[in-house]
Amino acid sequence: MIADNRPAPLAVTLGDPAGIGPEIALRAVIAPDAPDCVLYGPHVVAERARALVAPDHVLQIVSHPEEPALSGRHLRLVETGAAMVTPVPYGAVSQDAGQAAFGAIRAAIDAAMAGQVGGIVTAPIHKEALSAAGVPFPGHTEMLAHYAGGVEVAMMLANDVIRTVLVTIHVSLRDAIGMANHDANMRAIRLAHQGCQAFGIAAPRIAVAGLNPHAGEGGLFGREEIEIIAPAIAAARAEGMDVSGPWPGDTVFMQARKGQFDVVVAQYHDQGLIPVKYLGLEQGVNITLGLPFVRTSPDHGTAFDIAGQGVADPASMMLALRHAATMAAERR
Ligand SMILES: NC(=O)C1=CN([C@@H]2O[C@H](COP(=O)(O)OP(=O)(O)OC[C@H]3O[C@@H](n4cnc5c(N)ncnc54)[C@H](O)[C@@H]3O)[C@@H](O)[C@H]2O)C=CC1
Ligand SMILES: NCC(=O)COP(=O)(O)O
Repeated sequence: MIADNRPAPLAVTLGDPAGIGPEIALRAVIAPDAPDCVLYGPHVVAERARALVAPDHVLQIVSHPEEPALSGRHLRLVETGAAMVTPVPYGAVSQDAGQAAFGAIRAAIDAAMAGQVGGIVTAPIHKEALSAAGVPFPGHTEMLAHYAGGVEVAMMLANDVIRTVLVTIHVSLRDAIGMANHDANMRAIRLAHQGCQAFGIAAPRIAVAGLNPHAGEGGLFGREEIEIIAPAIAAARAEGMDVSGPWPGDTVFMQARKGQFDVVVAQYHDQGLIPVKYLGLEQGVNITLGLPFVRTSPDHGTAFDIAGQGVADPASMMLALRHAATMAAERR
């Protein structure tokens, strides 16, 4: 809550300026049913997006996210990239774009930690641009965990049909195999449990996917299921959670889709994200579990191939706003 009893607005970061982030962010915040939002990013980038997708609106630079909008046509913006005097070109990786994306996220995290915003909704960033800017995190999730005080987090992707929580995130497949250890499985299972409870599922049915084909086929195709994943499942059950598996990764999402499970814990990025994205990018939302504040994001990336054309679908960004507003209201 802020001074006059309004709920704190959501901080909406513009993402990589060379991608579709700024345009979908503006389209989402001007939608009639959008919650109260404040944009975070470089003014020149927001202005280019405004001209493209919201020509009837006006940007209002605010020094504080709690400053009210001057009218329904005003879009509040916290300037976080004054060093950018002209917007970077669309569709190209650049250090400047990575720096601008990072500056907006950093400022939004500070505002969330200070309770000035009710949560953060992030438009997509390009991970190569972030790296070119020397930012030592592969994505938002790792960055958020660090600046929120080194808390344990997990990535959840959700649509109306399935939810998945990842054991490992932005690492090579080779590294993921080693990193999907007992502790990482326990963290993902516990956060999946808490995350589903936050959605109102009192006793979530958690399925844990195996790592190997057919969940190892009794050890014929790998022993991770026997030596790592099954013991983690047993430990989680001993903590009172309704956890089963390891289930074969190629069929567990089909069972979840039929309603047998509330969430699937996936061992690596593509195992979990392909099924969600395959059902349609416009239906999915990315939620960071474990943070002291709400953070959501669309389930897609920067889409450099269509950036600046005004054709990007804002549906997932709009869902991310709605989820964030609901989750923030539940935390108040
Ligand atoms: N939350 C985030 O910040 C995310 C960032 N990324 C990053 O985005 C960059 C590009 O990733 P890609 O693998 O190319 O995936 P992408 O999601 O950017 O694009 C994949 C395909 O989907 C289309 N697409 C994506 N969003 C769309 C939308 N809203 N409307 C219409 N079409 C859309 C694109 O045009 C492209 O053909 C990478 O650096 C990746 O790491 C990817 C996912 C999430
Ligand atoms: N594939 C999901 C993704 O890349 C989003 O990651 P993050 O930036 O939300 O950590």
